[in-house]
Amino acid sequence: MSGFCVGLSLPTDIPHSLSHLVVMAEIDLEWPKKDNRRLLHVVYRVGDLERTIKFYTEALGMKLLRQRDVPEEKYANAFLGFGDEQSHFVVELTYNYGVTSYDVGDGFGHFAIATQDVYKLVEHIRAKGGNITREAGPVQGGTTVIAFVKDPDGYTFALVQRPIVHDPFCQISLRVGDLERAIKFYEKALGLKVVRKVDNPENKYTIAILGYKEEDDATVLELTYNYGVTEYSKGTAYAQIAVGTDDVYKSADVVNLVTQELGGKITRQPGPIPGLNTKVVSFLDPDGWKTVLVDNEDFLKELE
Ligand SMILES: C[C@@H](O)C(=O)SC[C@H](NC(=O)CC[C@H](N)C(=O)O)C(=O)NCC(=O)O
Repeated sequence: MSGFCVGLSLPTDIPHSLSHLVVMAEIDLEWPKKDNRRLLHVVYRVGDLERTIKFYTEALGMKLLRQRDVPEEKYANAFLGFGDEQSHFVVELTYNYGVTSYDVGDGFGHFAIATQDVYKLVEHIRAKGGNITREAGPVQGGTTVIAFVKDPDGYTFALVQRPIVHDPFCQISLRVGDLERAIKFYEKALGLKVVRKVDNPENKYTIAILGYKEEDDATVLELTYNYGVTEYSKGTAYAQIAVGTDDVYKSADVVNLVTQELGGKITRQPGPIPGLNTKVVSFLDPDGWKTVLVDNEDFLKELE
């Protein structure tokens, strides 16, 4: 059975003869899988917008797509990525006036950039003054060539070698305290599928890759479980992932039920953002990581 019926109380001024009636609203638990979903962007805070734009464009090869300043709320945003927002996953940087640094926390893992030659990209980033924290070479326990770079705010970027690259921004990695609970949550609340799962007992971790498509074809979410570690600090730097939906209200109904079963909570009820009119619903997963579902049509209008 895919639906779930919820009884709604009737208003108190309704005639007594009808008061025994209960309106049944059906919540379609399969909606997240039928919906038109895509990972849109990741939102995080930086201490100097110009410094990050310079590093991402000159060292990492991203393009500056758009910027906006919201002086009445004392913040500014910059959107960067490897292609247009209609078809690429991008970053939304937030600069809060006067705040020059943030705590990245130990729960955030990395953002990943796919490239055909990690060795070459590492040398390019080094020449641009980038901080290489793990030199290029095969991943521990595997053959894929990777490297790690830290950006000016301390966010780690993993460079991952792949023969064919569609959108170079290929993954966001977050650490979780209970992998099976997190997988269930993302499957049920967001309709994501596990496209790969790897246990690495030698290094005492398991990763699950969740996506709307295979990991070579679209940006994916990587959840990492380190054996025995059940909690992480979230810091103040990383904010959320944005995912497109055709209906924030139907999506919110499902999220609401899933949070009751698995933990997490809705932090912004579905509806338009004041002043922007884009409809969203925001929620935390059981580990406290935030996702915002954004109305697809409103999102495209925002880009016009
Ligand atoms: C690019 C990305 O998908 C990787 O493959 S990273 C591989 C590996 N990951 C982990 O070790 C995860 C557990 C770790 N304790 C954590 O919490 O991040 C990794 O980082 N390997 C390091 C290496 O040098 O190969």
